[in-house]
Amino acid sequence: MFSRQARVSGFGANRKIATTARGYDVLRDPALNKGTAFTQHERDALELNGLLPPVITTEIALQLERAYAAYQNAPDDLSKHIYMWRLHDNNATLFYALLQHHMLEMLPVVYDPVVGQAIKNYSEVMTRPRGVFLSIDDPDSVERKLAAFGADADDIDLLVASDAEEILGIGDWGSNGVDISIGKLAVYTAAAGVDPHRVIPVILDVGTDNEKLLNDPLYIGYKHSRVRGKRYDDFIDAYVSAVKKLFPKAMLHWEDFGSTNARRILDRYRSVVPTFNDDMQGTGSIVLGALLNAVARSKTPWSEQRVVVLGAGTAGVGIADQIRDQMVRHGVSAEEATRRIWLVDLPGLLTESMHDDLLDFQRPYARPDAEVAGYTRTACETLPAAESRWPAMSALRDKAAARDGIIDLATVVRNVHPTIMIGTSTMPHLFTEEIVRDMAAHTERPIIFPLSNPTELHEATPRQLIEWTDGKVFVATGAPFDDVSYKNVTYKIGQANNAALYPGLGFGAIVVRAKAVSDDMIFASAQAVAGQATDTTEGAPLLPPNDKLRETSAVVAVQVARKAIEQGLAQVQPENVVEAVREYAWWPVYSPVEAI
Ligand SMILES: O=C([O-])CC(=O)C(=O)O
Ligand SMILES: [Mg+2]
Repeated sequence: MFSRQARVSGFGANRKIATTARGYDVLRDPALNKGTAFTQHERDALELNGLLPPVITTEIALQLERAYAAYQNAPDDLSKHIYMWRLHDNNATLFYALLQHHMLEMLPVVYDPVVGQAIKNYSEVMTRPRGVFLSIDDPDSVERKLAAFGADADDIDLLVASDAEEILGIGDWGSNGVDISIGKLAVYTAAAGVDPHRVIPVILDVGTDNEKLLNDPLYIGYKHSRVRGKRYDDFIDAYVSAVKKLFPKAMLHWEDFGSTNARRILDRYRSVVPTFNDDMQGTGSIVLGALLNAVARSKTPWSEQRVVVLGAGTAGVGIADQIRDQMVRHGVSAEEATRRIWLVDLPGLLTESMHDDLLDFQRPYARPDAEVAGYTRTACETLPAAESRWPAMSALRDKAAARDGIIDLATVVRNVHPTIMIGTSTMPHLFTEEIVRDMAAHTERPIIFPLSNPTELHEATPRQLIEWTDGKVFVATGAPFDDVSYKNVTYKIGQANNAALYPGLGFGAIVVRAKAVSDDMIFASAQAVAGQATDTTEGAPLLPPNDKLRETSAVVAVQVARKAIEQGLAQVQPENVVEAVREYAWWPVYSPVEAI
């Protein structure tokens, strides 16, 4: 976002900035600042002489070299993360140029997994506030606070909002979660070319149930337990209404909401505004993209796949829904497709006897009790309250613990013989050697995706899965993992992180000003991303590598935009969609700055 003293015109190579700011006001605006790259003419006009060292480096390459050296000097990942965001505070163009040049190395530092550490240590990390902080204790101010951002109706393409109840797999982090909205937006820019000056990160602070934060004098958020029910819904409503009024062209992205709210919010607004939930739909779609390739390579048709999903929350059920829809596309009835998916969470296999305690979106997958009557039940302990990431699921587990135990993952795998196993449990090591070997004994090419984030939460590592299945597994992960060498094959691990999908999905929708983000647009994004990883040699990744994110996202954006046009959802209908996507994309290059 530019200060109110600047005006931007044109796109790409024709982009120009005009400003009434002079001297330090220019250098202090990260959207305007070019450091030593200001030309002599600009220095004269903007009154910068004397405020910059005399050397003029119109080539960004030298600045990149300097910045990269400083990055490398930072002693650890969190320091590198902080360095990057300080750079962003100083010169946003250089920040994005550096990120783009070192995407594979820096994406995990700017975004997942290190963003998780930053959120946990927010009081150390916070440099200057970015984005808009909305709080439920002051609901009447929502519109005023969004307006304070200083943008006009046409200035904003996209808002990413989080209420931070389920940040990655690390739970409730209250207002510290603003960094996830910021990080997701940085990926939109680096991966797809969304203009970073046309977006707003938002934190919807509805309180937190994180005791540590509530007791921390340095916590920056609203010190109150999470507000739920009507007050919560009214607050979300106030947010959506204010965005519609102030920024009528903007798309709304929802990130890291709790399972009880995520789906309700999406269902409520999907036909009213262009919007999607990244953890349900973005994750569901990138996983489907990887599965399209894995299933094709496994040679077992979709109609014969049996799927176990560990973790029945927003992401897990979002993935299950997309797998069900894919089976239906392959001629399986919706009912039968649903029967081919088993959900396992803290109370073990979800069964119909749990009906009243399940969330509405979990219920269709609950297994009939007659079907599981012969399954062994395993004694389990009541969870310590501190581990209760999800009270409803924990309560069900406690009930089972008090009775005859749970039907655990090992038992499900032993009885069901899954061909696909997905982990969104947020608990590490749950795909044990015993379970994986048992699965591999009954299917030629097991497909196993441990997806829990950040890295340390993965249900198993790719190396373990490859060793335990003697190289037969098709694997994709949530966080980045190094290649694995095993018996003369190098396995490249596709990262089924929504970062490979949502930037293109959102950008495609923005370019054609889609009125809504339809299921077909989302499926088009999964197909597009799968189509970018067509190498079928042994060990080839199921998804395109992250150093190709910009190309992949462009293809995704084009396919999503085309689908929106085809479905009559596009409010702008460019004749040449490829050209339109290319033209609207922002690149980190300096634009001329004119003094007015
Ligand atoms: O941000 C990521 O890396 C993936 C994601 O949405 C999550 O784990 O919630
Ligand atoms: Mg997320």
